[in-house]
Amino acid sequence: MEERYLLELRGVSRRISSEFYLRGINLALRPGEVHALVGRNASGKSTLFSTIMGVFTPDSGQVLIDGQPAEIRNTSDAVKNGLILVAQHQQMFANLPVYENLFFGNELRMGGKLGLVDNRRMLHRCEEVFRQMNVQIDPRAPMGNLTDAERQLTAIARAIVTDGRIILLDEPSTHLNESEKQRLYDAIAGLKQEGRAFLIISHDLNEVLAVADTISVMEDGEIVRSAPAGEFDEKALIEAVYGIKSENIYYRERPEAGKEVLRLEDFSGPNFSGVSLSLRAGQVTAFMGGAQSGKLSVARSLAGLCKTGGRVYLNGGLLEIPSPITAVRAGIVLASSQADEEEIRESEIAVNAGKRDTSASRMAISAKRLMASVGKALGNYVMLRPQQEYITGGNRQRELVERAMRKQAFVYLLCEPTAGVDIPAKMRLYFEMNKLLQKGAAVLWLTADIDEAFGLCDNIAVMRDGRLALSGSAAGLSREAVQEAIGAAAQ
Ligand SMILES: Nc1ncnc2c1ncn2[C@@H]1O[C@H](COP(=O)(O)OP(=O)(O)OP(=O)(O)O)[C@@H](O)[C@H]1O
Repeated sequence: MEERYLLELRGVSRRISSEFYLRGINLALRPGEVHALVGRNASGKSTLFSTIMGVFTPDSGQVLIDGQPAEIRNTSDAVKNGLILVAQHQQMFANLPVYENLFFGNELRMGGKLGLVDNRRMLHRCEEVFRQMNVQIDPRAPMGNLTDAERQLTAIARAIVTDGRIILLDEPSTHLNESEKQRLYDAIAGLKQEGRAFLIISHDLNEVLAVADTISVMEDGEIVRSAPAGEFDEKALIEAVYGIKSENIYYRERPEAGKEVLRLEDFSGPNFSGVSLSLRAGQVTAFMGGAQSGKLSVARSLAGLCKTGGRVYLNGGLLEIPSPITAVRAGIVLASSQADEEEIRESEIAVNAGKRDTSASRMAISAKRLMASVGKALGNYVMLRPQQEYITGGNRQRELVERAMRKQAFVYLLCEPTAGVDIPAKMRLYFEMNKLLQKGAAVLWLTADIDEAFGLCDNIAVMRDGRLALSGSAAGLSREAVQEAIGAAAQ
């Protein structure tokens, strides 16, 4: 009997630019299967997703849905065929309740298409889908109150209410900690049982091994190897994808710790208090914690982006950080998000232009950020248009961190530097970071990756519920202790 595939690509090719082509892609997805796409940055994973979703139509080859040739010329054709893309950092409306976000653009109505929005039915359906996924999220809560993991689960629930049978997940667990990832994997496992299938792009090879039934390796627009996940272990996968021996990934020189560069005493700010921590020259500290643990707030506060209390000493001297410009001038650099980067740059420009860094100018910046995020959220619902200037997901993150690392500073606060970044690019970032340490800088490295924390970092500090829950040298801490401290944060 012929095997039944939900989705099949036969020899799909597409010219994306003068330099990049998708070439002869063959891929088949069965009901209940999870198929992972792995490969270096810019190997073509996202373009393959865009091609499946009808953003790029194939120049040659065939796409079949349920064994029948399908014409998918745009995203609404894709949705009609049961295909749904859950993008990385899916934008949602923070002020709207979860259930309204779930149905945004596809509202259930009383009567025909033009009838009144049926909130009760939407609420009911939302509860039903969450139950089915075995997740406990309050459908009436404002979206903005959700953790990253809950947002990701809601994005998947949105795919289900839109009747997605083939769900494409782009880096689904970036920024999630171990227990949050587990919730996501459990939800995927439940949905597999119902016969839904997943295509997943991930740079996290442990994740790929945990969830995938089949793994395809992409290289320069082609699938160069496709095999059942059981044929790989982590080492083999790293070698197959990157041609790198896995034991070399975290190699770095480890000089003696130098003098104390940064000292926090009873440091407090939005969502955190009583944080006392010391960073030494030549050392990198992994800064970990679940969603809402306060770790990002600590870093942003040190960069002058929030109001703070307590004491900060830089190279032995007491430091007030009322604004981003004071942090920059003192030698504290932050790499977190493009919005933060812009706010810091605007603070510098305002001061350089002779304006005082007043709260009014900061409010103007906040209003601009708000408009930008509304624009982005709206943009996402008409999304998936090919962009003029295209930078791949992983490269954008890496460039942000690299820009920060090129600045002269005593302290570097680097948030999730390697999220969505492939292993060779990670190794380059580790190499650049090591150069900063050799120059005597201290680095706070925010990460959700426990292998990276233990492999790369000298010290590990964990935030929980706005407090420092654990801190010590990586050599003196156990994985279990760190995981337990983080896990408690995710409760
Ligand atoms: N709209 C576009 N216009 C021009 N070039 C594009 C476009 N979209 C993608 N590309 C190019 O196609 C190549 C593959 O990019 P793609 O985003 O698919 O890689 P990826 O494997 O998903 O990377 P990453 O892991 O960094 O997210 C890159 O060289 C990229 O610059």
